Amino acid sequence: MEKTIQISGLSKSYDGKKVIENLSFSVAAGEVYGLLGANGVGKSTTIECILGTKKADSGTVRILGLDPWTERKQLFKQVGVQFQEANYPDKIKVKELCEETTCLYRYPLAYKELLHKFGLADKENAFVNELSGGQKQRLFIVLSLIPNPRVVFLDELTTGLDTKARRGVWKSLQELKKHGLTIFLSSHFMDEVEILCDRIGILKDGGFAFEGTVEEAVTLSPYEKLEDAYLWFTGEEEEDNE
Ligand SMILES: Nc1ncnc2c1ncn2[C@@H]1O[C@H](COP(=O)(O)OP(=O)(O)OP(=O)(O)O)[C@@H](O)[C@H]1O
Repeated sequence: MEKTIQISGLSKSYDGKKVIENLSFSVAAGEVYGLLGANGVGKSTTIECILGTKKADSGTVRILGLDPWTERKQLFKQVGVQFQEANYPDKIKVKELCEETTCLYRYPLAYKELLHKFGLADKENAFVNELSGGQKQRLFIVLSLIPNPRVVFLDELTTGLDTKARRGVWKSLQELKKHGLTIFLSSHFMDEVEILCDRIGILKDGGFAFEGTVEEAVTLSPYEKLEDAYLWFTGEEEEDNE
């Protein structure tokens, strides 16, 4: 199967302290891959090193066969990224930000349709900085999808969203997946992971404590639920039992 994302030997330290070490994995076309792990384990760092917004100490990254450092312009026409806090002008409306983003791409998706899909149809004329946290989060997902990307990176996909909004986001992403979108996400929510992810990687101490399908994670653990299996792989359930 065609590999959309290929990572080999990725390492990153901050001030001499290793965060990720010699990480290798790949994501196939049309797959949803979930990067999991405790706070501060290095999920965002890994995503940023993959995207080239942070420089890895070593390793190679290919997205759609392209190097995010040297072939950035060509690559980012086909890649969507959900930013946690995007940089946008102070007094800009939702529709203006969507229009500005649309102008940057050759084959953009209709932003009005995306706003509707993500429950923001009535916010077109609202100022971005007046949106609630959850509405902003959904707007950032919309912005990441406007390029009509082949692959999208979603860091902490539904953090801050209410129950209905989370379900809406899952449904929309499942539809996009059916149309072949490759999705790389990080999440702290195991219900979300079970619903969306074909494969997961659980980070611990700079490497993978587990990589494979959700079913494999559960089977390899002494537990029946993904959340318990996850805590077992990260070693966090032992602390709770002490
Ligand atoms: N620019 C930086 N300089 C120094 N240390 C950093 C920097 N960015 C992140 N770190 C440290 O690297 C580690 C990994 O951070 P990272 O944000 O990648 O974790 P994460 O898994 O995404 O966490 P969370 O689940 O809380 O979002 C943390 O210990 C963090 O303090």
